Amino acid sequence: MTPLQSPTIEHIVNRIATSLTDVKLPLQTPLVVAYSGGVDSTVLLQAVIAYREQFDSPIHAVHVHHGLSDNADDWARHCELQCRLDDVEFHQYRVAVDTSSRKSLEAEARKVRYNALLEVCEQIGGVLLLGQHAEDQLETVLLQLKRGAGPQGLAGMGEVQYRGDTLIMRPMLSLEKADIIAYAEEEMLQWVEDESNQQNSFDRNFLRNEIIPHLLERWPKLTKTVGRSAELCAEQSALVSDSAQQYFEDCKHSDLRLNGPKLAALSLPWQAMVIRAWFKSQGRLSPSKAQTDQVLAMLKAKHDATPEVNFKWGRVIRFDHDLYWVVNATHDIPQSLELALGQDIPLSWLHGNIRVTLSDQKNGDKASLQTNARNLKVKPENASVSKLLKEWFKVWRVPRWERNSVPVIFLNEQPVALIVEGRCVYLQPKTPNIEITFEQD
Ligand SMILES: Nc1ncnc2c1ncn2[C@@H]1O[C@H](COP(=O)(O)OP(=O)(O)OP(=O)(O)O)[C@@H](O)[C@H]1O
Repeated sequence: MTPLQSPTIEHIVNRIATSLTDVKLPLQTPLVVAYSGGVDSTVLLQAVIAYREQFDSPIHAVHVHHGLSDNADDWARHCELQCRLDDVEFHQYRVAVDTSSRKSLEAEARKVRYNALLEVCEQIGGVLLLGQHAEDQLETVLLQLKRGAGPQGLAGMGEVQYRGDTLIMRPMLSLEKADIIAYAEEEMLQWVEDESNQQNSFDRNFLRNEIIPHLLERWPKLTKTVGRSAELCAEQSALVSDSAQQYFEDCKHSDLRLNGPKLAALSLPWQAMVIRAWFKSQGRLSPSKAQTDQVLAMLKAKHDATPEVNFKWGRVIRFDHDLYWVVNATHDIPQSLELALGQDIPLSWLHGNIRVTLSDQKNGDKASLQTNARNLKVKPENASVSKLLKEWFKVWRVPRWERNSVPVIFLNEQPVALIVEGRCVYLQPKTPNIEITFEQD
């Protein structure tokens, strides 16, 4: 076999080299082929072997064994054998797929498969190569249309994208399935057929087997034109998300708080983009349109109202004009706690550590903290009067749901400081020779 004489293989090798150059990675970066054993990833593997001959890259193939088919063991054996013949390092990864929900089986299998593939790439420090082609892209865009996606979804799969620190490439994305099969047949490659590809209960298979052949019969160039639309959507959506990021940075009071008036001054579509950027920055999936509308509607609530929108992970609350990101409590908040002097003590509910140090510590000196001390009368540094802590909370605009968790620090039963909004506020009269540090993780 002389793989580089084939336009199909040449196309794949060129796409890999171009993408690596674009992202400024060396051409010798380890390549990890996601190898299902199907025809696409079989051809991909052949191209990567040809690439190795050109660029001297280490090659790995990863087969994810889902255990969903009676043939799964045979596929894994086939892949292992092919890799041995081609002198490619083979990894088999067994995963458990939750089969309790028939409808989401496809999505569940994809999720565990990606996790497994990314884990191997992270260990090796390699780039992940997937075998999706132009018809796969057409299916993806049609599925996104069916879901009512916007430009980001209609951009389909990217040819090059990062997942965490791992680079994912799809160097066959503009190749037609027919060319891939033609090459595989010509070179008499061996591949396996996944019988589940025939099950039309899966949306993707329904499109692939029942709908797309009709569409292509009528419009033979559809894969190309839809691919072009997807690229245009990707470009537009990258531009929009750059601007959304800038608006988001502008509206950000802190990671967990958005400035409501600044947000409200934007047009509605930009407001929605900022909310999506906020969710992304917190590692959450984009909220639905209905949820986004609910969050934005809170900006118009009466000044003294505290509306909220609930999510699985917690709530977004409108308080005192601003929007707050409030995660469900995972830590119990102690009513009181002894604080060993000079030592770092974790305050898990505030995601930080506190240290109380006395420069002239005497035997019997004791530090502690109390939460829920809203009826304590205190005079904070820089204040000219004493007030109940709950009054100060109003002055400082401490959100209602945080007030019971504010720690007051005591030295020998006397209140000396409190931790509010992530910083230490000393109380008057200031105890000489005390130093309190609070650092968030
Ligand atoms: N079990 C698996 N193990 C490793 N990689 C996989 C596996 N299943 C799919 N992939 C990767 O994901 C890509 C897209 O998956 P898809 O389900 O469309 O492919 P397939 O039809 O199962 O196999 P192929 O694309 O190799 O013909 C594949 O080309 C392959 O790179």
